Amino acid sequence: MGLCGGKSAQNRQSRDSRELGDGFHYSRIKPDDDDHDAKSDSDDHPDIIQFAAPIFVAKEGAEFSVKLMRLGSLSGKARCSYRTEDCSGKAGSRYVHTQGQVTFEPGQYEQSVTVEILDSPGWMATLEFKVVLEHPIGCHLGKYLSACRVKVMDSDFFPSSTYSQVLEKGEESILGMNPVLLFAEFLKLLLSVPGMAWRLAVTLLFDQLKNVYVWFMLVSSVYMVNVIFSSKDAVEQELLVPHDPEMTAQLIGLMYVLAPLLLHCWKEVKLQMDIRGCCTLFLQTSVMRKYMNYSDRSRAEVSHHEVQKFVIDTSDELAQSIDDMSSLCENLGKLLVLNYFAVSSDPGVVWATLAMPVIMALWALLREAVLRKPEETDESEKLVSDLVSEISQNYRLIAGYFQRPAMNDKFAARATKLSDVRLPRAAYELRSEFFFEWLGPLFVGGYVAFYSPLVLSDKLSLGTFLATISVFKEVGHNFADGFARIRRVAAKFGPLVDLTVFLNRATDVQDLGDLIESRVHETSILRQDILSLPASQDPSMVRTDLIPVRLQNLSFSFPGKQLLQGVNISVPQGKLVAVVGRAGSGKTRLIRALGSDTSPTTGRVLIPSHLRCLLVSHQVFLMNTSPLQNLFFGDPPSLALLEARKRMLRVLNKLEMRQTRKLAEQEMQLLQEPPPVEKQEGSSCCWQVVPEETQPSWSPPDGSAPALRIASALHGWQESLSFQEKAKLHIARALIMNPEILILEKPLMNFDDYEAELVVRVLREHISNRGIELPRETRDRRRPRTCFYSVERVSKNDQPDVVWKLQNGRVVEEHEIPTELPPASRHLSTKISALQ
Ligand SMILES: Nc1ncnc2c1ncn2[C@@H]1O[C@H](COP(=O)(O)OP(=O)(O)OP(=O)(O)O)[C@@H](O)[C@H]1O
Repeated sequence: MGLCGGKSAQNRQSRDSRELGDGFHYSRIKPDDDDHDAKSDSDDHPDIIQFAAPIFVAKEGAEFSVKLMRLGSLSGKARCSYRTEDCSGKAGSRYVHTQGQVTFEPGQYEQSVTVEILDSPGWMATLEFKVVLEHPIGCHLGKYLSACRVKVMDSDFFPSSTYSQVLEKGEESILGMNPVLLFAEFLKLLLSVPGMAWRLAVTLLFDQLKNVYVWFMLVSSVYMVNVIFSSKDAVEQELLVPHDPEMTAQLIGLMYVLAPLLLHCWKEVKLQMDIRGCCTLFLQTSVMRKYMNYSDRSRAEVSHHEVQKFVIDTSDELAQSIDDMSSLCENLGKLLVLNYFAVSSDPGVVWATLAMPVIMALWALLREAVLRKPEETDESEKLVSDLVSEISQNYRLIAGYFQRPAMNDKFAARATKLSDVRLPRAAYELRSEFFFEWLGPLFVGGYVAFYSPLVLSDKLSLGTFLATISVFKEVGHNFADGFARIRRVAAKFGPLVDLTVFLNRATDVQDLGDLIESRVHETSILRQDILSLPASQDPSMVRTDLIPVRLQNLSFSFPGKQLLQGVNISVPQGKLVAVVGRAGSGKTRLIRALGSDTSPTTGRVLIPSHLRCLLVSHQVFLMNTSPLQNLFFGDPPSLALLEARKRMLRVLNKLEMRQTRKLAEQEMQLLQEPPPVEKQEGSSCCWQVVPEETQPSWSPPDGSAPALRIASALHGWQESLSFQEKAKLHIARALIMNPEILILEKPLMNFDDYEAELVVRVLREHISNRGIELPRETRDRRRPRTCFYSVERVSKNDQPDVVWKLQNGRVVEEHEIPTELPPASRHLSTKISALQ
């Protein structure tokens, strides 16, 4: 465990306590702080223990230190326990489950817990787990940061790092790779999916049952002709039931019935093992996880259509590879069985068993020369699909501008092109496969013509003759089958290369990790300094809240254009900051940089690591779920809390969102309705099962009865909201989540004057009360709330605390707070300047 602060800080604190200046305000913490879980055993030490950031990023194969912080007076001991919890990353495969107790000595303000991150031999998407704090003693746990997520970066390439030198060079290099080698690595990766190796081993073994059955049918048919139906006495001894051909035939008949039954049982077991389903799930979740962590650039390079295709089609298609490989093994086994049978029954046909595979191999090689391979259909399919999504997304625009006929023509042209390339492709497939179908009859014909005399002259038994004909037919089918399977595997090479490109694109996890690390580090340095300042008489005051939000040497430049240059500016926490400037002055860039949504050309944004930042886009987004799930999108567990639901309704009132409130109330009522009473099955009377206590599930799972009831009752609810109400819902959702740093991109553009004024008033309350509709008397016990919003110009009713005006590539500060900083803040400013 790391240790920081400790005795020296405590001594400094007690030495300086009498020198406390009154030039600035501390936040106070009280045991009944409603913004934090009041779980303390002792009211004497109401400090807060929490993580130093909501998310951490760890590298695999090393120990990772998760940082904790203590806020408050730092007097006395404080401790709590911690434990790791599985999310997408599982203990034992991604990390080592860890739990224990963490203690802060008096004056100690930082601690850390160490978790071992396991090194995975193969590729994995970015997986994460949680670390949870609980059982506080002598302190409270932070409400939001009593749990943190740890994302684990995997350093391997997809599908494996064997060809890392090729894979790291990107798309072009991957496209030039030998797909067979790539496919082999991909199969190895699928085999590393937990539970896959044994499943495949069992499948390979039991799939051969079919070949055993083929062997049985061949042997039994020869046996029936040569032994059961033979008129020769000499073979009587070979009957299964001596001297009783009828009984022997019945036994054979029974075996004929039992064998397919056994095969069917195996198919049932195979179905339940669901190899394909496991692989599909692995690929689908990997694609989504990777995409969720994509960098902006990677996201811009991939269309929605491609992501959908990877999730729905490609994952399933590639997951079938394992099935294909086991089927090929089955084909190979069958070939061996058939050839062995043919040669062992009649060594004279050995030429045929050699000739058939040779002819097939020759055809497979010469096919390309004899048949002209037509154009692939993929590109034409993509053009059609892109146009379909464009038309459905922009239907209003197309219809409004009377462009439906033009779009129909465009679509018809692309669809015609697709059909033009599909026909030659189908003809090519048919001609390629015909040869293998035809191989069997060719050999059967030859065999019948040249080997019948041997049967007639009694040199070859009739049973063997007939069975060999079956063997030739079966071998022909088997080759056709095997060839079709090989082609199915080869058809996967293209999608596999595409998926390899997709899964090796850059993510922003490394950047996120660097950002968090630098913020945690800087917050730690500033805290070290600020905590050396005179402590307040009131031990519950929080000096960490004095750390400002800063832009350090921030620049944005594009080819031929310098948008912002060397911006150095800061603002104390707890302010309403308007970012103003003329069109194109860089407000959006600045706002997005504050929300870590874009990286500046130079410089950085420094926000204390423990503050949760939320960027609210100018574009209004509503999730295609229920009203309540939209409102609690930032904090779903709160939906189950009565107080949080009441607060949500008050927030809606404050924003005058009558229709949304009506919908939310309707949904709450539906959720609280008891489930329909079930009638006892098979009961003749009207006896009904009534659960003793029915607790509503506030987030019913997809497809569950309450979810379906809500979806049906509130169907089309989004259409019932006016545009301005939708835009307010977009903001209300953020206020319900209640982040410490709220960043809004042009929030007022969607509103008329009255509504815009209302929204600014609510934002102001969010700042002044440290959260909307939370008790005023506990205001000082919450962290300060800071809000940045961009706007063309500040109206006289807006009254932000600070205005950052963008002008000629610079940011000029205009504010109404005193320019003369209090002594503690002055001290911190000096320290900050030194850090720059
Ligand atoms: N990728 C880019 N390449 C070139 N120039 C860019 C790029 N991104 C932004 N810009 C420049 O930045 C300017 C816009 O910056 P930004 O969107 O931040 O300004 P804004 O103040 O929000 O403008 P508005 O109020 O008009 O939306 C554009 O005028 C454009 O010239």
